[in-house]
Amino acid sequence: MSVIKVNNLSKIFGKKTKEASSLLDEGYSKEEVLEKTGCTVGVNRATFEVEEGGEVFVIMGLSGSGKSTLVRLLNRLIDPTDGDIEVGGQKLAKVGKEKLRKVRREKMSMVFQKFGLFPFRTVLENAEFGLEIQGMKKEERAKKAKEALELVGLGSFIHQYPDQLSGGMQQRVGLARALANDPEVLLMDEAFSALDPLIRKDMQDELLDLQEKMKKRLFSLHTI
Ligand SMILES: Nc1ncnc2c1ncn2[C@@H]1O[C@H](COP(=O)(O)OP(=O)(O)OP(=O)(O)O)[C@@H](O)[C@H]1O
Repeated sequence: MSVIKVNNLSKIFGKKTKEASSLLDEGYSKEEVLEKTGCTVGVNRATFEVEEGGEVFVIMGLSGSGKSTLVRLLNRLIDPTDGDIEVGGQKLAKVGKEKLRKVRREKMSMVFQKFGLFPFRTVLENAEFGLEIQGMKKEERAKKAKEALELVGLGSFIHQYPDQLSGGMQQRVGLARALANDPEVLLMDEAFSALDPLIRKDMQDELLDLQEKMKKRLFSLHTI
């Protein structure tokens, strides 16, 4: 069974998307399409599936090839021009706002390259954030957030503030915040690329261990 199914997914930025799409089908390049229509091709007919049971799915590509656009399409931070997305059996391409919010809350979490932590919240309060907006009670969310922070090795730092932590530790808080939601799918857009290469390697290894433990479906993006 697949947890994510993407079929013929495209994102074209700009106004003349129909014209741009036809030109692409005729074999014109991204540069030519831009020149002729003023539209930028973000993703062109992507089709893939991610299996259940903890597959780590990595997308690699050159700068500007559409990795971030693809991951944003997956949780509908942006709307597709064409194609289908299915997450956990739920079709997402045309789903309404309410339903989308529910799927985002219950099925997937996202970790970005920029840590996106709140500077005036403690590590624990940062990790609780996703659960807080779900309306979970203080005690319960603190318990779940602490567990996630333990998992990423930050159990002793819960009362610190982000600026008291190293870059790698801040990124772990971001990861703990995503894990605390207990999502089916974890989306990571170059989550570790801002880190020192040595720390990055450590974080990647740790993530694989975590993955083993939790059997989550990770969907992670890297640039090379
Ligand atoms: N909001 C936007 N409006 C117009 N064009 C955009 C927008 N976002 C992305 N693009 C274009 O879509 C293409 C893919 O961009 P994207 O950010 O997905 O690339 P990437 O593979 O993640 O690159 P990098 O590795 O440099 O982060 C690029 O040509 C970019 O100019």
